[in-house]
Amino acid sequence: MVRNGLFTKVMGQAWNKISKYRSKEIRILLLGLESVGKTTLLYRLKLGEPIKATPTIGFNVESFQYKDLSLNAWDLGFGGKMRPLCQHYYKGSNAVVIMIDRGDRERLEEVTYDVIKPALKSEDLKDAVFLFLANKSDIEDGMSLQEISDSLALNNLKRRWNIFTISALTGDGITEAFDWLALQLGSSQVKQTAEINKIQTEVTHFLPPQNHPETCERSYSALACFFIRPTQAVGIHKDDDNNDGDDEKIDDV
Ligand SMILES: Nc1nc2c(ncn2[C@@H]2O[C@H](COP(=O)(O)OP(=O)(O)OP(=O)(O)O)[C@@H](O)[C@H]2O)c(=O)[nH]1
Ligand SMILES: [Mg+2]
Repeated sequence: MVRNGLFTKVMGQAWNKISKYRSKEIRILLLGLESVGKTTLLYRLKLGEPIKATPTIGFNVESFQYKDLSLNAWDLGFGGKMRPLCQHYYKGSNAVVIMIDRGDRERLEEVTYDVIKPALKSEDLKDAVFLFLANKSDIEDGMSLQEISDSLALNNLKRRWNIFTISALTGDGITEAFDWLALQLGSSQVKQTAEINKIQTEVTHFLPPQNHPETCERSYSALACFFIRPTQAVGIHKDDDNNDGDDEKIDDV
């Protein structure tokens, strides 16, 4: 009897610990230049519908559920005095969502130096997953994922990362992108769906060069990070052929 009681107590304590861990909020950071759509995305995720966003002074922070994960998302305004202060919000973040405006070619260099590099350099984000979002898929003549990845030299990243095209306004592509992120963050719900229905979780927006030997590896990239434990870059999109000249832009080691 005593042994049974002890067993029940130990199991109860273990279950409490597991439940506590599972219900712990996962902190994600939304980063990107002014007007890329961070606030629009935050409230699309929280409310499931578009809002009329105005430039953020300071930050917005919201907690919401994504599948079986409790997320705590920080949307940092990037204008004015806020830019140099962003790094003070890095600590404790499990994931970094970096948004890029597909229509804004001129500011890609600024994205590299003011958004990506500071995040990569920070010790606070050394274990974070990086999700890049090319926002505003609804606009015409925007940059392709290939163009953005090459310009930002994302293939050099030695982190877990992926890139998707989305529209924070219409909701297009958000589920694919956040399912990938949720999988990296340990969502058993997304994992189950992924295992049952692998095709649906492929990265459908990334268009690799034709006949490339890594095409197969890339097309399963959404699942790769789960099934294959990477030793270095989970950087799914390795493409040395298209990297010339851009390597120096991001020297993530
Ligand atoms: N066409 C289009 N417009 C978008 C999309 N997402 C956001 N916008 C618009 O882009 C503008 C800026 O959006 P915000 O969400 O305020 O951008 P932000 O990144 O939070 O900007 P800051 O707070 O200034 O850092 C707004 O007019 C949005 O309606 C999108 O997917 N497509
Ligand atoms: Mg904002």
